[in-house]
Amino acid sequence: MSQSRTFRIAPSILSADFARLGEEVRNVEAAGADLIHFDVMDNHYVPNLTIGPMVCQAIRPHVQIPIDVHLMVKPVDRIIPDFAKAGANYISFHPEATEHLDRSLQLIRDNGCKAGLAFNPGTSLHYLEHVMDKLDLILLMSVNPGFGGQSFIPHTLKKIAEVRKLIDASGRDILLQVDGGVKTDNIAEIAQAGADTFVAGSAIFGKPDYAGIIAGMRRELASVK
Ligand SMILES: O=C(CO)[C@@H](O)[C@H](O)COP(=O)(O)O
Ligand SMILES: [Fe+2]
Repeated sequence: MSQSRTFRIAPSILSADFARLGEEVRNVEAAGADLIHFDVMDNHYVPNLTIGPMVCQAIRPHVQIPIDVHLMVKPVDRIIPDFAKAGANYISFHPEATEHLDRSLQLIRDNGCKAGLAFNPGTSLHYLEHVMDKLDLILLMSVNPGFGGQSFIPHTLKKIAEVRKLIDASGRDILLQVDGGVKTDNIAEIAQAGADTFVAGSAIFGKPDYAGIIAGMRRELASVK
């Protein structure tokens, strides 16, 4: 495993206090977050309903760091330009949610954003086969999508290692993001398997000391070879 990997921490605002969202994202940036993870759910692709481009646009002026939009919606194409206009930097979607994988990835890039593909715990990695050259991020879900606060599914570690090999073989600069059940006490193991970008919602938001938690995660990551 490369020792020069840059680790990124992406707090998921799904667990933030929505009544104080501007303050929450400012606080988490000040606490050392690298990305704001923005979970979009449509009550169709997943059984929950959250936030859309208007909320992305509303928080954009509150932070300097990139906004990483995780689309859990079906279909995806119509909403991609709206998020790009709203200030998203990364946009990821699930392959099952589009009829035309390559077209949707290209649409994200044509709208000036970095493109990501998101895999549920039970989704095959075969979708990667012909699109690696259009990817900036691969998101591996370590819980089934729809809710924060679930437990990390251990089988994901094997999948992370497989994707790490594919990314290294591609020679491309693709982030390997893990999303779901990431905590201070398992982040090192997840990094050891090959992840470099860590989404954490309930481990950070709602806790009294965001900076302390992010610093604790970075201490754990510092031990990873
Ligand atoms: O996309 C999702 C859930 O579908 C995630 O981004 C969760 O919001 C992560 O929450 P925790 O598991 O860290 O509480
Ligand atoms: Fe997410």
